[in-house]
Amino acid sequence: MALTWTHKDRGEIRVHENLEELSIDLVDYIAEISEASIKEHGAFCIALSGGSLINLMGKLVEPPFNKIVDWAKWYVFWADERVVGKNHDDSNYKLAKDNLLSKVNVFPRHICSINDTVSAEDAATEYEFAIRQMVKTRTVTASENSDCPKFDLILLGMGSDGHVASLFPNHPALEVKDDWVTFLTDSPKPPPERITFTLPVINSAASVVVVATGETKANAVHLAIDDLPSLESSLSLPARMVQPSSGNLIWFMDKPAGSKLDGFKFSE
Ligand SMILES: O=C(O)[C@H](O)[C@@H](O)[C@H](O)[C@H](O)COP(=O)(O)O
Repeated sequence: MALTWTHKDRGEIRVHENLEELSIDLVDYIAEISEASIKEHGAFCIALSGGSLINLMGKLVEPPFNKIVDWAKWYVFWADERVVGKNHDDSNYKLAKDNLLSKVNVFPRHICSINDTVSAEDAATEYEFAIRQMVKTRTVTASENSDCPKFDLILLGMGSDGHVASLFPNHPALEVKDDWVTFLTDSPKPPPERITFTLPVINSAASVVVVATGETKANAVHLAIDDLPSLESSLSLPARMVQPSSGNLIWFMDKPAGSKLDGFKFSE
C-alpha cells in the first residue's frame, strides 16, 4: 500500500512498496486524467519523457486499461526528445512507440514527434511551431495564466542530478522563458543533442507527474521536495523548479527513491 501525503508547497507524494504497485497507480492516474480531460475538452494531450517512465506505463496496454481508455482522443507529445533518427535506440519516440503506442489505438496523426532530419535548433523551432498550431486549433488548451500551452498531463522522469525532461542543473536552458521548446547540444546525459519543453510550459500544465525510482534518486528527491536551508534551496535543481502555477503536481516513487524524504523517514 502506498504511503501518500501532501506537502504544503511541493504537491502530492506517493511512496509505493514496489514498482508493480507504482505502475498500477500510475496508469490508474493517467486513465483518470485522460477521462477527465476528454470530458472537459474532447481530447487528452499528454507529453511523455524518456527513460524508465515508459516501462512503468506498460500496464496501459493490458486489460482493463487498454479497453477503458479512449485512445482515439489522445494526442501524444514529448516533453523532451533526443535529436536522433526516430528509429534510433536513443529516440524517446521509438521507446514510446515500441512499448506503448504500437500496442494501442492512438491515431498516428495524433502523435506529434520531432522532425528528426534537421538540427537540434531547427527541430526545437519546428516542434514549437507544431504545438502552436495545435493551440490555435484548440486541440491543445491555452493556459489561462501564461502564454503557454496547457497540456493535460506532462509525465517527467528525474535523473539522480535532479534533471527533468532535458533540463539539467545549471544549464542555460533553465533560463529560457519566452520559448515553449528549446534545444541543447551539450546534454550531460548522452546523447548530447536534445530538444526540451521549457520550465514555463511544464509549469503551465494541468497536471505534472514526476516519477523517480531507485536509491540513486533518493538525494535528488529529498532536494526536490523537502523544506531545505536557504543554501540548499538555492541549488539549481530542475526538479525543484517544477512548480505548476495552477496545475496538480504528483510525485510517484518507490521506497528506495523516497528513503531520504523527511515525511517518509518519520513514518517508518
Ligand atoms: O530523455 C531523457 O533522458 C529523459 O526524458 C530523462 O529526463 C529521463 O526521464 C530521466 O533521465 C530519468 O530517466 P530514468 O528514469 O531512466 O532514470
